[in-house]
Amino acid sequence: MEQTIVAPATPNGTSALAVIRVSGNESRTILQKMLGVKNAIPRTANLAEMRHPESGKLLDSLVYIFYQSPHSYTGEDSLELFPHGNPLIVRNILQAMCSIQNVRIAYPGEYTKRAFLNGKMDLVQAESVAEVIHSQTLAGVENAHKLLSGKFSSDIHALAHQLKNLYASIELDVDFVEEEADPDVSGWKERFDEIQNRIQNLIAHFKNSGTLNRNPRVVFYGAPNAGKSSLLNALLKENRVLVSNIPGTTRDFIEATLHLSSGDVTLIDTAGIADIPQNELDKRSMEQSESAIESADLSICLVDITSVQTEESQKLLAKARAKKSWIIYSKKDLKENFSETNSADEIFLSAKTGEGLENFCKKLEATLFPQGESSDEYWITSERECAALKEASAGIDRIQILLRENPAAELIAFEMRQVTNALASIIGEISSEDVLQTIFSGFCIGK
Ligand SMILES: Nc1nc2c(c(=O)[nH]1)N(C=O)[C@@H](CNc1ccc(C(=O)N[C@@H](CCC(=O)O)C(=O)O)cc1)CN2
Ligand SMILES: Nc1nc2c(ncn2[C@@H]2O[C@H](COP(=O)(O)OP(=O)(O)OP(=O)(O)O)[C@@H](O)[C@H]2O)c(=O)[nH]1
Ligand SMILES: [Mg+2]
Repeated sequence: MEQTIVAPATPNGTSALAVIRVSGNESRTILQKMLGVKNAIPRTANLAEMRHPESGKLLDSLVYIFYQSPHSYTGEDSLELFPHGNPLIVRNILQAMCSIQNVRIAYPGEYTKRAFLNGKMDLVQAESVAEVIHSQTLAGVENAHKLLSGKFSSDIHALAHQLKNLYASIELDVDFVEEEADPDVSGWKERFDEIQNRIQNLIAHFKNSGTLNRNPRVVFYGAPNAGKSSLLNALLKENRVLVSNIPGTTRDFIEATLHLSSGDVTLIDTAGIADIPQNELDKRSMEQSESAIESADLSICLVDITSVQTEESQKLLAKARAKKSWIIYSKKDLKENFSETNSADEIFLSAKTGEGLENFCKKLEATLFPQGESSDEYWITSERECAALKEASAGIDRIQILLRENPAAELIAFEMRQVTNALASIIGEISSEDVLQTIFSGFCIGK
């Protein structure tokens, strides 16, 4: 960390402005030699001409901000430069700064790594920084913000604290009993159970970031000709898929993105499911439909309102209710006085007239992007953190066995240290250079 690091914080390309980050002791040298600034006021934006430290050649006229250690992202003296967004200018400035001794280009993730090493954030928060940047959905961003703000970290601290208290009271029990008799372990089991429950609860909140970062998937299924493709087109307001009155028009399943105000949804139109497939192709496309239904976050069964009473429709409806699918009665325009007395999850609409579409979208939105109580719940998305939780859980399991079979205080104490270490590794109180290398090398340059 003796070296000063420089890197672009914006992508390599033409833009209105670019951002360059500098962190380390030479930030002040750069201020003096390149910007001609002796006493920069920290955290204030100023305009200056930036010049090459040796030739004095103008590099750009730009805005800069100086951050004084320890009040910066990394905790070191730092500098942010906002030149014009020409990649040639950015490269020129970086090269010119690197001509100063002890200044070099940063490794990926090095700013955040320094922030971690300087105690500005723990390892969970450092990992969540990458998540904030790379999340592909608003739900993913929101979750990453929760992790960044330290919600998960403070749960880990609370657990570690609970374990420490338990350790202290076990030591006390053991001291008290001395050599006269075995300590009374009856009360310990429950306290370990409680810790185990909390760890298990955290493990249950693991979701790989792939699932959190893809749009919710909604699949339409139903009998051939039910109007699935027509509904997809009506929602997208374009003729995206082929529609016809020939049953079996859709063969492959088709995905399209529907933009709702709270987020995007992937709609999947499938081949109609008939009672008995007519041929091999039929059979294969129906199998595809079934697997699309299984992979969906929400499945919606369409039933042509004019054929509700048929045996085939009734079979499909029974299946839909068993699967907890939503049910849409389509082509409402063909049967105006249909009794709408079914369950709340049953919807009536017409792709032809557009009736019911707006309500349907509202319902989709409310279900897929629930608003309101911005809960404290979060998902853990790091495999590393999840593995450490499992390690802690396995340690508690071993303690429970000891309590049943051989409650020797020193054995229990040994296992408790393993659990404590596993928890400490999550937030990085214990970490190896290897682990840090793995984490931060996956970051962008400049982050
Ligand atoms: N210009 C700029 N925008 C940015 C960042 C940045 O580094 N620079 N960030 C980079 O991720 C994010 C904001 N996060 C930041 C976190 C800490 C500090 C910081 O200077 N912390 C000091 C002072 C805190 C204070 O005065 O409130 C500190 O923690 O001591 C800056 C940005 C997003 N936007
Ligand atoms: N009157 C009316 N006709 C509709 C409506 N929706 C679809 N149709 C007609 O129903 C027929 C079948 O529509 P599709 O959207 O192709 O049905 P599908 O469910 O995709 O059928 P497959 O792809 O064969 O499984 C077409 O002739 C559509 O014009 C509607 O809301 N009202
Ligand atoms: Mg179709």
